[in-house]
Amino acid sequence: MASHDEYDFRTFPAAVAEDGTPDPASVAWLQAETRGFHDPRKSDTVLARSVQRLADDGRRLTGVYARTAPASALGVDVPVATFAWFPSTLNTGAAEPVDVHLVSNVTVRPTHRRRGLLRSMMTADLQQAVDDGYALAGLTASEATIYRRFGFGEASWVRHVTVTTGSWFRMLGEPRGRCELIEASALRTIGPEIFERFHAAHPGSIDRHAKYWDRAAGLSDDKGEPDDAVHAAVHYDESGAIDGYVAYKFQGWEKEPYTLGIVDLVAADDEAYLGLWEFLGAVDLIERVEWEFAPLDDPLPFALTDSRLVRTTFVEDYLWLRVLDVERAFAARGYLADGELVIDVTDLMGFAAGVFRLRVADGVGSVQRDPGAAADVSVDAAALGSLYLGGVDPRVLAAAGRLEERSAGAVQRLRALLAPVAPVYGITHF
Ligand SMILES: CC(=O)SCCNC(=O)CCNC(=O)[C@H](O)C(C)(C)COP(=O)(O)OP(=O)(O)OC[C@H]1O[C@@H](n2cnc3c(N)ncnc32)[C@H](O)[C@@H]1OP(=O)(O)O
Repeated sequence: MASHDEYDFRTFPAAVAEDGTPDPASVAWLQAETRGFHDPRKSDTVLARSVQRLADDGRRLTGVYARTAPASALGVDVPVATFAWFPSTLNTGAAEPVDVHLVSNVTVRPTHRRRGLLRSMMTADLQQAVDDGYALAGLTASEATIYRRFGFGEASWVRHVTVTTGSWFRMLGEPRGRCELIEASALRTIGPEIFERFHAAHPGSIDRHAKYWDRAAGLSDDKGEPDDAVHAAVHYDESGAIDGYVAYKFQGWEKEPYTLGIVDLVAADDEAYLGLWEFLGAVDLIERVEWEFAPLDDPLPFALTDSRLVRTTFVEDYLWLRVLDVERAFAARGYLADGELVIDVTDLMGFAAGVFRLRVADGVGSVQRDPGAAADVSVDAAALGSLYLGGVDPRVLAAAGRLEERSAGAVQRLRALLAPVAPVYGITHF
């Protein structure tokens, strides 16, 4: 790693003054982050709104500042690297969601890349997460090649789907309840309550942060501008209570087949999910619906007379997890089966390294360090992150050479022990 004498590392909270003026350091940081992801420059209004959202999330921003800058180059007040973390919760299949340290907004300026700036920021940040008492860290990744070296493993996936609708679209049964159109702006108040029920039902779900409700409500698109094209419908259960919503956009008469793109779909339960699809399948003039956040274990094809109407165009890794404290993380997880197993974890960063005995009795997990024990399986920290939620079959990791079976039958036993209490699925990108 190159020397970092030429840089200052500063961490500070995203902040907005009482009169609504965004903190200049937060603005400069956000401009650098925007450039890092090749996005267009933001207007002053959008910058102010975006900093407000970072502050609402409680994001702590790290900027790396070059001590000198040559004439005409970006000034020393604009960071050459950005990094943020914020607190959230993760459904682990236990009765209560678990606190998780989320990493986001990671960029390094092309002229300062591959000097170890990301490594320095990540090392300091994960140590801080441990010091703050987090057992788990998570992120969503721009590239699958970056984060395994820091002990993060792919833990859940989503599917990009296209669904043929119109006269072809028929369900085998009739979902209960009904749908109605609403003004999309109402989702700002309706959305969070429905999401809370989704979050409680799905292992792998990350709680949602500030930007989501503005986006579903059409108040702010990816660039932070109002989006008048967003429309919305809700699903009512048989008692008349709202238990799901979909926000969607027509993609224009130029695109054939005529298509609705789902901006956000959140269902509190399976009836609401199928009810919303029944609505989407019957929108006149529309022949196709596209969605980039469908579950891997999707009931929709099984609910249709023609399951082939649902086509998967891409399977995308969604949540990457990093176990920081093996004992606490695995004690805070939900289990379906009792059993016992010894896991040897190697971790170049040290946080999760050791030999651990995992015991599940009456559905409750407990973990102790057991350095003298013979391990049943061995994994590295990234593979442990992949195994944690139960969304990855240990047999698949073993076949890939990422998990070593040290005692006969241990992989099957691990599979039974870590089976998730429900399909692993999340719909929060961050
Ligand atoms: C959670 C998120 O925010 S995901 C978004 C990540 N950001 C982006 O994709 C924006 C564009 N990319 C970038 O800004 C930068 O290239 C970054 C942030 C990915 C990497 O920053 P750098 O400072 O160059 O990384 P750094 O020099 O610390 O490299 C650390 C290690 O990661 C490796 N690495 C860094 N970037 C990549 C990459 N894109 N693909 C594969 N390996 C990578 C390095 O080779 C190095 O490996 P080693 O230490 O094991 O030998």
